[in-house]
Amino acid sequence: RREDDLHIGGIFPMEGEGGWQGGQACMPAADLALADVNARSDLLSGFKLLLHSNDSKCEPGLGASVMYNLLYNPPQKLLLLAGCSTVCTTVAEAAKMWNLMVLCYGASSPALSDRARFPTLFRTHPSATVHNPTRIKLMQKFGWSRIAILQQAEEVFISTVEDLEAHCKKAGIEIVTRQSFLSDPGDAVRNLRRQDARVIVGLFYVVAARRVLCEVYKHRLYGKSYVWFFIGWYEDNWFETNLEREGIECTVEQMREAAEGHLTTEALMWNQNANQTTISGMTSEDFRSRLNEALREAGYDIDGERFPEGYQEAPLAYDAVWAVALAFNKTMEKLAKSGLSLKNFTYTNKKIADDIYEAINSTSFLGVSGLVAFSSQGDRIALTQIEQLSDNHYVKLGYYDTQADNLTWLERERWVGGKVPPDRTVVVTEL
Ligand SMILES: CC1(C)CO[C@@H](CC(=O)O)CN1
Repeated sequence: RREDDLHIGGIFPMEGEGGWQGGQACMPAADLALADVNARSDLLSGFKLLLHSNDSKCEPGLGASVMYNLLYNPPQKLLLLAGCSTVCTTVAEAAKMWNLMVLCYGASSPALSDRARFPTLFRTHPSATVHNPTRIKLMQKFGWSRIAILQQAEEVFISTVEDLEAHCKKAGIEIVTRQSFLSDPGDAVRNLRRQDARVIVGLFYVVAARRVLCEVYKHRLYGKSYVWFFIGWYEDNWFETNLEREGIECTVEQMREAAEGHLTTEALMWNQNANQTTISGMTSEDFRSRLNEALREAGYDIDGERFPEGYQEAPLAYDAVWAVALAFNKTMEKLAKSGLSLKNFTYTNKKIADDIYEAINSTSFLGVSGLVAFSSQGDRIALTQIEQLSDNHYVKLGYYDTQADNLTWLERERWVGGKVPPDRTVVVTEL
């Protein structure tokens, strides 16, 4: 082990059953970034960054034991990378006891935006609440001030809805009803009809989304008088697949009919300007080619569209390693002024931990996932993308920059009834 090595721990969800096994693409992406930052002579002045990776299976308990192994076995680690909201929650809550920063590349839970519980957490993956200002912006654009919410009873959606309700209150948008369900959305959808809901924000995982859509078809809660907001990170043909396996009673045609015209919001994870050179010298498309090559070598049939889980989030893991390298570089320069280096860091050295915190907190660079910068809560500041399902394929409608309150609109939206659906029953009185 060379004296001038800097060590970080990496906790990746690889081979688990439940949750998000996004380490499959994110670990190769992190390895690419390690090779790139270590090849730069202008970074970390002769030190080499080494990543010690372990599988968490997206299970918090296993994540905790992997973390203890990383911390109680030499060499000493300077920082931890982690994915999955559940694992990040456990690791980030504990890491402060070792004065370790935690950089999460795959955690969307709004509960993580809490400096009291997670004083050393940063994430290149945006919080699920990043969708909410975009949803409000669209409601204002189309004149919808009366909406309904349908959510699955999962922590990430419960806290996202709380944030959405706060945004609606501020914007003067009335929530006529908020329906939630555990796994069967039947009653909840029936209640939406009873309350004459017209503009509905849906928050659930993709398996629940298929159940919702079939209920929507059965209760005829779709077509020219309705607008649905779905989450945009489901796979593109989510409403047509797995129907038999998941016991969905609707046919593909019925699902397509119910899905026609719905809107989606999602955080942008790949820099949109495909030919913009980023800090690594690559464009996001160059990165895609290199990542695909690395995944082919790992045995994935990329050309057969057999992508590993976490492919969408891979730029977040690549940029997380760059954020670490740049922050360590900044800290090394500061420490050198007092004759110290990161080799002086120990798990009880709060002073150097504060220097590393400061360096990460002031991050700002163009990565393959776009501009990498963090809020005071350590949240990724990200752009969102709006799409609409038109004839069974998603059409980009625009992008929203929340920080600048700037909506880029492409004027491509189409409404089943030829005009924007109203948010309530319109009573036409004969004059
Ligand atoms: C967009 C998604 C799929 C949201 O969940 C993240 C995983 C998690 O929050 O546990 C990964 N990225």
